[in-house]
Amino acid sequence: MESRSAQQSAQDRQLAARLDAEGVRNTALTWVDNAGITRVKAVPAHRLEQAARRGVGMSPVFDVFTSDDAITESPHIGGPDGDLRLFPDLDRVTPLAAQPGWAWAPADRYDQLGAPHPACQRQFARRMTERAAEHGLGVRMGFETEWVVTRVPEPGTPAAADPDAPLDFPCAGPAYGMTRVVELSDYLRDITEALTVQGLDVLQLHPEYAAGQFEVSTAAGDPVRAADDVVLVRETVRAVSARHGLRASFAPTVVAGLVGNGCHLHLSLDRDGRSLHRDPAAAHGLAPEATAFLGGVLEALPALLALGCPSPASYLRLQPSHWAGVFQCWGVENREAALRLITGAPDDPDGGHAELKPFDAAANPYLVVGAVLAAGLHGLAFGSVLPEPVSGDPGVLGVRERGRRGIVRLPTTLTDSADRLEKSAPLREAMGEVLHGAVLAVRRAEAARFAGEGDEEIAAETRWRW
Ligand SMILES: NC(=O)CC[C@H](N)C(=O)O
Repeated sequence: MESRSAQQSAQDRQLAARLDAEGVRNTALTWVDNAGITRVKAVPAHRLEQAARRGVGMSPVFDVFTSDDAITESPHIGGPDGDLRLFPDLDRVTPLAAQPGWAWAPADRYDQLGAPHPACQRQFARRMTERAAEHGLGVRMGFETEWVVTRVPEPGTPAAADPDAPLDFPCAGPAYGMTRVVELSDYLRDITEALTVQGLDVLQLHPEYAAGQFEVSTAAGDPVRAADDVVLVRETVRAVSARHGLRASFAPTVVAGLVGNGCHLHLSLDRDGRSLHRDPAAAHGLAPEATAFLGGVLEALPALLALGCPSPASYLRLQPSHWAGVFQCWGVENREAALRLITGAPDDPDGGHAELKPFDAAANPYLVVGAVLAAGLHGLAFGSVLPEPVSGDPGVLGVRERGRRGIVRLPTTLTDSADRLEKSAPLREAMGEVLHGAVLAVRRAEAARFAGEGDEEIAAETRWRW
């Protein structure tokens, strides 16, 4: 961490004074752990400048926390010793519309001497973004957020005391149906308003397939910004829900056997500001560089699942014919392919991009964007290619036909994807031993924790973690 210059400190003081004048009493400094939990330390307004200069203490042991707050250990991290400093990114300080008196800032983690913490996920995402820029590659990313909203049971009622009580949805009506929008119009308006005043550009909002399920997407940006944004979106939806007596679940599987919550990643590539999805000489407009990058991502998908689908509950969601993209293939506008190429109208500058469908919101989004960049850059360096695109739902083809077409199912368990991550030399190199080892330790612990449990139990236990 470079120490703050006198000029920066003066700016920090001005910012703190401005926030104070706006009524902000606390700023939540968040970072996301390897189990996908957003952890926080908050500082009052008058400590914000000090936090920007010296950071705020937090133990490195959180790198090996699991999603149920148990602690495991990795070759490099574990035990009660040591301290790290959380440094808020003051460029992203945002007063929170649904939490009056609060602001939010994403944090980077450094050691006490000011050296970057090797397992800091946000700095990993930034390093990979810079690596892409060194290759002259611009990358824009954006996440979709899906959630299921339920009513919070009245205190003192039998439902409040019963963790197995059926979920109480505040809206009825068909998937994608206007009925749900009419019933929850105040709630949905408040979500759009809160996100918008917080500076997020809402692209669209709609009811999704499952009961009580909605989706919101925000504009793409720099990969680190995309990861910050999805954290802010999620916590904003959670806060607006609470103000309406509702509770939001972003868990991959809210009810076992039903359609789950994804957190799809959209990405587009450019060189010197020129889209690599609009090459007039190339099939589907995909310039050779974009083909190699996306080929690298597709090849790495089994290992990437250990980052983007990090819970045993993730694998309950990953079912064929559920629009979750469970086959390692790509297709043009194919919602059953793990990698969906979106071509759009030829004159639409935002039209050309790609979507990775398997990922969910239990994932640490910084790990996801960093690892996707690493895989794509590896593909670029080694001249990866994309196989033939797939049209139609591979899930309805017989095993033999899929085999004939070379369509492979992505890992179906966390142990399988963790094994692939363990063996992935490019991801190990990009993440570094400390981060790679900590992620694997958490994955192994999560898999062991749920070994032998039934689908319903896994869904019920993890439902309110994300
Ligand atoms: N609109 C969609 O693509 C639905 C996605 C689906 N809910 C998922 O789990 O990924």
